[in-house]
Parts: sequence; C-alpha cells; structure tokens
Amino acid sequence: MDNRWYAHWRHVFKLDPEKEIDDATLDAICLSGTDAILLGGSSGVTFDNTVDLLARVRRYSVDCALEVSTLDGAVPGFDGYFVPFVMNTKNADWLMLKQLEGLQQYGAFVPWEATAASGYIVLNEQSTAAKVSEAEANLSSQDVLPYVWLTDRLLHMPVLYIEYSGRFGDMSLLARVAAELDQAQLFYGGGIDSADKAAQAAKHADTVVVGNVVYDNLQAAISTVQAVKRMV
Ligand SMILES: CC(C)=CCC/C(C)=C/CC/C(C)=C/CC/C(C)=C/CC/C(C)=C/CC/C(C)=C/CC/C(C)=C/COP(=O)(O)OP(=O)(O)O
Ligand SMILES: O=P(O)(O)OC[C@@H](O)CO
Ligand SMILES: [Mg+2]
Repeated sequence: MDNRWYAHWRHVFKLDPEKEIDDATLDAICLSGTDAILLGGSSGVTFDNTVDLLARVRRYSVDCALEVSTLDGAVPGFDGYFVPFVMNTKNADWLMLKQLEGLQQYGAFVPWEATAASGYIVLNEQSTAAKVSEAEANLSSQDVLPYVWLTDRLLHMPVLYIEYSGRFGDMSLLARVAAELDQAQLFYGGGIDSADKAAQAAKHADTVVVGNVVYDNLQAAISTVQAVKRMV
C-alpha cells in the first residue's frame, strides 16, 4: 500500500549519514522551509550513523524519511521509507536481490503504509551510485523512455527518480520523462548548487532533491528552497 505520504514534497534535502554535519548547518537546513529531510547515501551508511543523524533531525518538526540503501542502515523511527530499485542495471543485485534480502531480514517490521518503492534511473556514470549499481548510465532521452514506461506504466512504481548524483543533468531529458509519466511522482536529483538550477529542475520534476551542496556551500543550498517553492 502506498498512500503517498510524500505527495506534497516539492523540495527535499538529502543528507548522507556517512558525512559529518555540524549543528549550525543542520539547524539552517532543518529550518530552511524544505518539505523534508531524506537520509541516504550509496556507500558507508550504517545503523549507527543513521540513528545518530535521525536523532539530530528529530529535534525539528520537518518530515524525515530514509532511503534504505544498505542492509545495515535499516533503522526504525522514520516518518517514511523509500526502497530504491535501479532500473537501468543488468546486475540483479541492485534491481531486485538486495531488496529481497532486505525483506527476508526486516520484512516483519516494515511500516507498509509509509514505505514506497523508488525506481531509479541513474544517469551520471561517474557517480558512486552508478558505479556501485553497475548502471548503464549513458542513455539519451530516447533510450531512457522504455525504462520510464517500465517503471511507471507496467510496474506502477509510485516514485520515478531521475538521478544524476554529483552532476547537473539534462533538463530536456527530464522534461521528456515528465511528459511521459502516467502516475509516478517524479523526483529529480543531481548537481543542484544554485537557485537557478533548482528552478530549472522544478519546472519538470514534482520533487527536487538537493544533496552535496549542503556540505559545500550552505548559503547556495538554502537558496534552492525558495527557488523551488516559487515555481508552485
Ligand atoms: C527495521 C525497519 C523498521 C525497517 C524498515 C525499513 C525498510 C523499509 C526496510 C526494507 C528493507 C530493504 C528492502 C532493504 C533494501 C536494502 C538495499 C541494500 C537496497 C538496495 C538499494 C540500492 C539499489 C542501492 C544502489 C545505490 C543507490 C541507487 C542508492 C540510492 C541512494 C543514492 C543514489 C544516494 C546518493 O549517494 P551518494 O553517496 O550521495 O552518491 P554520490 O557519491 O554519487 O553523490
Ligand atoms: O548530491 P546531489 O548531486 O545534489 O544529488 C542529490 C541526490 O539525487 C543524490 O542521490
Ligand atoms: Mg552525495
């Protein structure tokens, strides 16, 4: 079951439990007006660093969800959970088998009403996510469409995530994907490090995810919130 508890999210900050973040930065991020804090990373995510960051974000009233990307990092107590599936890999581990193992281990504890599958299309070959998952990331706008149809129209995944982690993506491809969607909520993430890039992504994506710039340039990160909200 998925009642889209995240349907109203327009702007999201993604924090990586593996990375250090000081209290002042976390305060600014959680009070920025963003719709949610999503914890996730493609490597080095453990139970301990996830619990630690969750406890710190819990001081604020902002929604806090977990993108479960390692078996060790499945932690109770979040407002919601996303389970990623990499659609553009031929390695069955990242397409389905890791997720199956997760359910074999934790299935009895999953809050189904607050858990959603996210169909990832990973498009930056240089990203950790692409390398870890062996994604076939070099796709044109035309190549990407069958993955979109598979994710949205055949499998009815509630979230389709266009992932350029670390690099700003092709906005014409994003527009093409948006135009093809029947029911999935379109998440975009990758390389947003300014208000202008955030606004460009918000033209097409339902939900804009901002990650690395939080650690590189806090003011630029904060500026993305209003840029996305202005597009509503
Ligand atoms: C105990 C309890 C209450 C559990 C409930 C939680 C729950 C729903 C558990 C379900 C268990 C389950 C199904 C677990 C699955 C675990 C798992 C290993 C899934 C596979 C995930 C996956 C496909 C990983 C590949 C990489 C990827 C796409 C990660 C997504 C996140 C991402 C892209 C982050 C960006 O990473 P970053 O580190 O920033 O990368 P860059 O360096 O490139 O920027
Ligand atoms: O870190 P950046 O490049 O902002 O990407 C955000 C997010 O899509 C990563 O999973
Ligand atoms: Mg990152």
